[in-house]
Amino acid sequence: MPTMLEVTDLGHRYAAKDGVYTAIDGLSFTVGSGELVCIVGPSGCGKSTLLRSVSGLLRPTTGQVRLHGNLVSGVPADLAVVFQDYSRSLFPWLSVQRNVEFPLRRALGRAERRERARQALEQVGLTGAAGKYPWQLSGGMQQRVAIARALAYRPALLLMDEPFASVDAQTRFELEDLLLRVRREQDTTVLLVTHDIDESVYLGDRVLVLSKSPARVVADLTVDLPAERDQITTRESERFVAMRAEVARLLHSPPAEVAAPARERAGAVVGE
Ligand SMILES: Nc1ncnc2c1ncn2[C@@H]1O[C@H](COP(=O)(O)OP(=O)(O)OP(=O)(O)O)[C@@H](O)[C@H]1O
Repeated sequence: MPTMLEVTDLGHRYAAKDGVYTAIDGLSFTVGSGELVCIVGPSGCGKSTLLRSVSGLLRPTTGQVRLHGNLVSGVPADLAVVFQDYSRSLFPWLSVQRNVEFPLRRALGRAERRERARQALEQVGLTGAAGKYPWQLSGGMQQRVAIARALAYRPALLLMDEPFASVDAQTRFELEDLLLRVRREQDTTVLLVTHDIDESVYLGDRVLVLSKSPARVVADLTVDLPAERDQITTRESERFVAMRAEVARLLHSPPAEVAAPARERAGAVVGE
């Protein structure tokens, strides 16, 4: 499988009141074309910093990000992001149809834009809502619109930052299955950040477990579950239960040799 995304030795430091705060440090991993990779990590460990660096919104202090081999230095044209907060990501003054068409306004003519949006809304089961406004929809439906907008754009890489964290449990399950279905239909490459261990195992082809801040990769696990997943039978399966326990263990007590940066383990003074 060709490599889509290559993150090498990525680090980011923020200016803080008392000097400098290292949010992520020495992060390296790759995502293959067509893979769905989930990232889990403790709260505040730097997951959003990582996604912002991958999307070109934030320039990392060290290391590099490559998409199809090209160095990411600004927001790449073939990338889309779905955030947790759907209420702030949709334009309230535009209809659902217009919201989905919006990112295509420069690339495509009107008829093609309409058709793309129509297909994407159909994929997420919102055909009947095209003429409505976001505020007329439930939270789960609004997040479906945000997903449809990303799909209509047909990005090479879809980044998702806790996309289902703000919806109720039933809707969350439906949206998880929707994501699995459409990524198969479109062969989309997805990098998804979640707080939820079960979700990471249910959705992922791989799960990257991060340490607490400064985030490093504690483990890169292949999810050896059948590609066809089901909210009840998959979650009940022995393999699923074993994998979620492994992720939980790695999150709560990461192996000492990866939990701290090499220079700290060597006893060097970190001057930041
Ligand atoms: N602009 C900023 N300036 C200074 N510090 C920041 C800035 N943005 C984030 N941080 C700090 O960097 C660390 C990592 O933040 P980040 O939002 O990337 O973590 P996260 O894992 O996404 O958090 P959460 O799990 O709460 O969503 C946090 O301690 C945060 O306070």
